[in-house]
Amino acid sequence: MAKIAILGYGNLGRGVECAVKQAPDMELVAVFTRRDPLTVKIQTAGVPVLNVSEMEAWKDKVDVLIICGGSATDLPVLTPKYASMFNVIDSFDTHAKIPQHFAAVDAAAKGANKIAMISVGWDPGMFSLNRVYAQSILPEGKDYTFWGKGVSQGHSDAVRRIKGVKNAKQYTCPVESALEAVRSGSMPELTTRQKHTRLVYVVAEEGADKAYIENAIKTMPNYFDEYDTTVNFISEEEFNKNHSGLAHGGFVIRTGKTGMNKEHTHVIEYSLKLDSNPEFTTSVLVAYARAALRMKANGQTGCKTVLDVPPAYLSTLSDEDLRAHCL
Ligand SMILES: NC(=O)C1=CN([C@@H]2O[C@H](COP(=O)(O)OP(=O)(O)OC[C@H]3O[C@@H](n4cnc5c(N)ncnc54)[C@H](OP(=O)(O)O)[C@@H]3O)[C@@H](O)[C@H]2O)C=CC1
Ligand SMILES: N[C@@H](C[C@H]1CC(C(=O)O)=NO1)C(=O)O
Repeated sequence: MAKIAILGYGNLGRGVECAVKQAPDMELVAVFTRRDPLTVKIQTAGVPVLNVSEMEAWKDKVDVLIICGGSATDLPVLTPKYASMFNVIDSFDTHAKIPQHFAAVDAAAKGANKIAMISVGWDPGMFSLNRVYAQSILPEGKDYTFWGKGVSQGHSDAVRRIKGVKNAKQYTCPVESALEAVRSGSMPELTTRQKHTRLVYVVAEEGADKAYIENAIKTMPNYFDEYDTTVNFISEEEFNKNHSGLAHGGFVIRTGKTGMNKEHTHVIEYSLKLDSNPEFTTSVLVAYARAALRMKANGQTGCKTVLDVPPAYLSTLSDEDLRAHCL
């Protein structure tokens, strides 16, 4: 059984508990938190909850550490740090900063003869794979990524980090006219702003500067500054009543042409409809944790992404069964 540990107990941390429980070849051995462990209640009996100060003592007792912090401020620090002690995997999703995150994690993992995997989930992750498949198969074409309407955990986490924010949820909303244009096959040119709007619900701390919070959201680079964003301040009661869900989804669609005169048009579409963004994301993380261990057993170290992973490594099935049942 592969020994899995969680670092960071939020939505993703809770999701990893569920996903490991569903994995016949894995067991959860520890949950690490930066908080006081006595304040962190997990769902799995018999698994220790420990402060990060105790992690060094566990580095030879864990096969893969799944790092569940936020991308805005946690993962840039946590993943390189712990890649020097453990085989690690994270869901880092600040797309513009993935190259620099990869470089930092790669240096740490290689220095410690460990394997690391970053940006694992659905976007980046499954959507990344499908963009590469579609672009490679239909080189003459155009692809589009749409999300929602649903809760972006990355954007919600980024808002929660703003001074004066007690809680927040961000809904990503696709622009219907853009969707219609894409589905018509007309391959429209669309700016970031023309494809999605963003809707944020914030519970502010008592006495917080709401104008400061709204401006900090709307001008936030890599998250909101390229979008038309609406910010609503609501009570904690209304937030808990109307905004406790974490559903999301989206699709990658590519239209491309083939034939000597480009006479034929093809459409590739990969679609996700998610009741729980974190539970789906952590199901991806756990499958890729399995692959990371196989790649490490084959002598691979350093940082990888989903683009580097043979699909068969994700599965619990043997190569023979995969050939017999999945080809
Ligand atoms: N690639 C992809 O497709 C996806 C990526 N993601 C990424 O996952 C990241 C994490 O998302 P999510 O799990 O929703 O973030 P959360 O805000 O739920 O958790 C982030 C961290 O905050 C700390 N935390 C959680 N709850 C509390 C609390 N009540 N009080 C104080 N600290 C708390 C935890 O660390 P600690 O226990 O150490 O305090 C936790 O690891 C996102 O930022 C996003 O970038 C998410 C979905 C998809
Ligand atoms: N990384 C995203 C997963 C998808 C959702 C999304 C968005 O709504 O902007 N972008 O990518 C998340 O944190 O939920």
